[in-house]
Amino acid sequence: MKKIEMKNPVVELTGDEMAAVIWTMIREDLVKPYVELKTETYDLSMMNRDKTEDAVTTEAGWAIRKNGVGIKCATITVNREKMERYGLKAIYRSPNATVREIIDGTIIRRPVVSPYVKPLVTSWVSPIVVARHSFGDIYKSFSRVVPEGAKVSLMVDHADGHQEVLPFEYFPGDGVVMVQMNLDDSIRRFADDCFRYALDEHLNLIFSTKDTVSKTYDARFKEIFQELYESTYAQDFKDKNLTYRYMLIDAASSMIVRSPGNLLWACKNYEGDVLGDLIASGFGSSAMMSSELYGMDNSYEYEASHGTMPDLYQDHLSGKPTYVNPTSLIYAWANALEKRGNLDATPDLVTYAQALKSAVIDTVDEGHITPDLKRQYTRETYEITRTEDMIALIRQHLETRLKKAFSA
Ligand SMILES: NC(=O)C1=CN([C@@H]2O[C@H](COP(=O)(O)OP(=O)(O)OC[C@H]3O[C@@H](n4cnc5c(N)ncnc54)[C@H](OP(=O)(O)O)[C@@H]3O)[C@@H](O)[C@H]2O)C=CC1
Ligand SMILES: O=C(O)CCC(=O)C(=O)O
Ligand SMILES: [Mn+2]
Repeated sequence: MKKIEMKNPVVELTGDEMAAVIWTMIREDLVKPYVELKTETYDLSMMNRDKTEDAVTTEAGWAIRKNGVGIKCATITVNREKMERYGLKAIYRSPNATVREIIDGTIIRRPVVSPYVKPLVTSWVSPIVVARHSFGDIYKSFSRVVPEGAKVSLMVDHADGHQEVLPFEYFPGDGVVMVQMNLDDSIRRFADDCFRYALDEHLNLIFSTKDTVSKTYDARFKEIFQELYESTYAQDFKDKNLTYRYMLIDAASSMIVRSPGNLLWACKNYEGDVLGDLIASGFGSSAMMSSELYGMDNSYEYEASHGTMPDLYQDHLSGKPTYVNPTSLIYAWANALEKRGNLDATPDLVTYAQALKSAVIDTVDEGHITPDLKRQYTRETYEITRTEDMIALIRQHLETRLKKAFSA
């Protein structure tokens, strides 16, 4: 088969540990044999972030925003322990926070379903998709340790020159303080993305925070969602027989576990991170979820919803067999190439990307699975399959699908 041409590159952000190993396998074994792959690559491995004092992360974020389509491998987020162990120059910011702040927008985390993978939560018969705001909150925060006896205030320096000092708290003992932020425009774009996605995908929408406790911060999100709903989307929801509801996040969590699904659950940045993983596992595995970021200036970033899998990486380094479910990482590649194909009007690339996603499901459906799916897998016979064998089997299914698609 002649390789599929790409008109424009995708921006590729490489990463760390086991995710980086699988990333390379996908690129070399599942993409390059079939696609004349064009990428603009940024090395976001922890050591290169350190070497460039994190400049590479900012460059990569802007490259995605300019080019339009990016794919990101999972990366280690540095903490104090990592900094000390690897002798890094700083405790760098989360690279995801940096890239997402540049792109802004909404992360859609959607379970990848197979008819043979039964959700752990038995009531879930239709999808539950998590929409996560990709800007701000604790990802754009400032915190510091406060010693006993200190008083903390927040000073606002207004544009007209006047200053406001807002007394916050006296510390009767040693402690810690954090300030976080968000922007109305970003919240409004997030709300707008959520309403449009729910309408396009025919899902009921729930937005959840805790405005009863966070009476200004979370309440701001609630108000912006409500204003936009009433001014722009209420009639569309009615016409499509869909609902929008604000719910306190604890009540929403409890309701969603008992619901049949068919929901878009919109959450702030941190809650969306946590609850996205919960929903992924409830449907099958943290690896059975796609993650798409709809950003500013029509830019899109695709990634896995899970991290770098350090435990599995240790197995890999010590020569033990590994059992990585590659679904989320493959979906990142496939969704990015599909988007590139749609933007560039290259339908063959779209066909290839869709075949790649189907090939993953074909492999699971025929009984080749990784241990994360074992408990929920419903076929009587199945084979626990190593990482390399999963990739090889997916490749066989991909070839079958491509032959069919391109000989027709
Ligand atoms: N987008 C990104 O760049 C992200 C980066 N991170 C970073 O990744 C690093 C590791 O984070 P950690 O909390 O361990 O989270 P991980 O998602 O990397 O791994 C947690 C556990 O989930 C299971 N798991 C995750 N993915 C798979 C898969 N594809 N196949 C099979 N099992 C899987 C494994 O469980 P088991 O051990 O039981 O097999 C694994 O140990 C940290 O540095 C963190 O900051 C984390 C999240 C996102
Ligand atoms: O940015 C990070 O450190 C983690 C990101 C993450 O967990 C996610 O995107 O799901
Ligand atoms: Mn996460």
